[in-house]
Amino acid sequence: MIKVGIIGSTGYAGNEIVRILLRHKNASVKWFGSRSYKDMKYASVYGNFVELVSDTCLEDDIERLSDEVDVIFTATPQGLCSSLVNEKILSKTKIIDLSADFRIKDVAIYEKWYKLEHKSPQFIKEAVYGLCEINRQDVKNARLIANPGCFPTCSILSIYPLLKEGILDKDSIIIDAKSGTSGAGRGAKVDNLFCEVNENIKAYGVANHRHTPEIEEQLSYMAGEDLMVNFTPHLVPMNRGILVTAYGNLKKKVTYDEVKAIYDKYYKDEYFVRVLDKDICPQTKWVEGSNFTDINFKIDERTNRIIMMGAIDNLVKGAAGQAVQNMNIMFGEKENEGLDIVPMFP
Ligand SMILES: NC(=O)C1=CN([C@@H]2O[C@H](COP(=O)(O)OP(=O)(O)OC[C@H]3O[C@@H](n4cnc5c(N)ncnc54)[C@H](OP(=O)(O)O)[C@@H]3O)[C@@H](O)[C@H]2O)C=CC1
Ligand SMILES: CC(=O)N[C@@H](CCC(=O)OP(=O)(O)O)C(=O)O
Repeated sequence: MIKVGIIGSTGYAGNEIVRILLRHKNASVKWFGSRSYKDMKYASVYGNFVELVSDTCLEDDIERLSDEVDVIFTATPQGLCSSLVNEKILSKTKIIDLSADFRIKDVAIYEKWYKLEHKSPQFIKEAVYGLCEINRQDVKNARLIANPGCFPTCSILSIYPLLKEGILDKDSIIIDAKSGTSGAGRGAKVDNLFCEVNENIKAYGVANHRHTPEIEEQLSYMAGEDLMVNFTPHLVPMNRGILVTAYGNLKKKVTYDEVKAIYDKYYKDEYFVRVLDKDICPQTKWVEGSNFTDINFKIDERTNRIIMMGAIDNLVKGAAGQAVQNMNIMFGEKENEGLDIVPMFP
């Protein structure tokens, strides 16, 4: 049985890890870390777990935790994991960090976009960017996983096969994305109050959202040279879900069948990526509660552009689900153990 500890178990992402691991045959949460709810029943923080989880929240203590569990999920704000991790901890346990602390290889870029000093840059090189469909081999042997951001997961999976196969003009990519409000976490913020979000849609982080360098770095690896993108997220009045609509210029004339063959080449054996049938656009409802990424595309012959579309659940494939997928790969479990969840509809 894989023993799991969660720091930040009372946040939205932590709560989702708990939900997923309740279905897991070979993993069990031993430590529900929390500062704010310490000594309270976890099920009193999240009533969905009444009679399912009887544990009490424990004070965060990563040193002690590393002696007691096989893997620690840090579902905590930016900067926390990098301030806690050290060689002694990593020699005893694996860490899957849901924050951005170890996603970006260039520490100066991290510090600039996150406006934080990185507290353990010595571990950035060894951290594996845990986008499972791309880095599966490296994930297997990793001690420290940088679990990807929600927008980057959906954007990269939607775009990268076409970049890798060289049919996209790398300098022409525009990513328009929408997210449900759970993407912003459980902390109280005026911007996320019901009256601010309901019946409303707004762009935010325009030309400066911190997921931009993460997307650019990963897509640059695929393209084999540096590139930049325009990335604009929007907040929409939904609980969960991310929808990406990305645009790029085609370098040559291609047919539907040629592009479909590219997506199939990369994803036909990927359980969690579903390339939809012709003309079917991904919808957030079709992936809700699940670890699936739904993808499709449309060629606009008039403008010689291709429109790439993707949908995920931000809390599952965009956070907790992908984190558990990484855990499964690291511990030699079936990749969809605990994650073979049918999306909820309606
Ligand atoms: N929400 C999403 O869709 C996604 C989130 N992520 C990332 O996952 C992480 C968690 O996000 P999310 O669950 O949404 O955020 P929340 O704000 O909902 O939860 C964060 C949790 O971290 C704990 N925490 C806060 N500050 C500290 C601290 N200084 N020390 C220890 N624990 C702390 C809090 O628990 P307590 O007060 O009980 O200690 C809190 O419940 C973030 O890095 C986020 O960027 C990644 C992808 C998607
Ligand atoms: C709606 C909303 O506010 N979403 C968050 C994304 C959260 C997330 O995935 O990202 P990190 O792990 O990189 O923080 C945002 O735009 O910052």
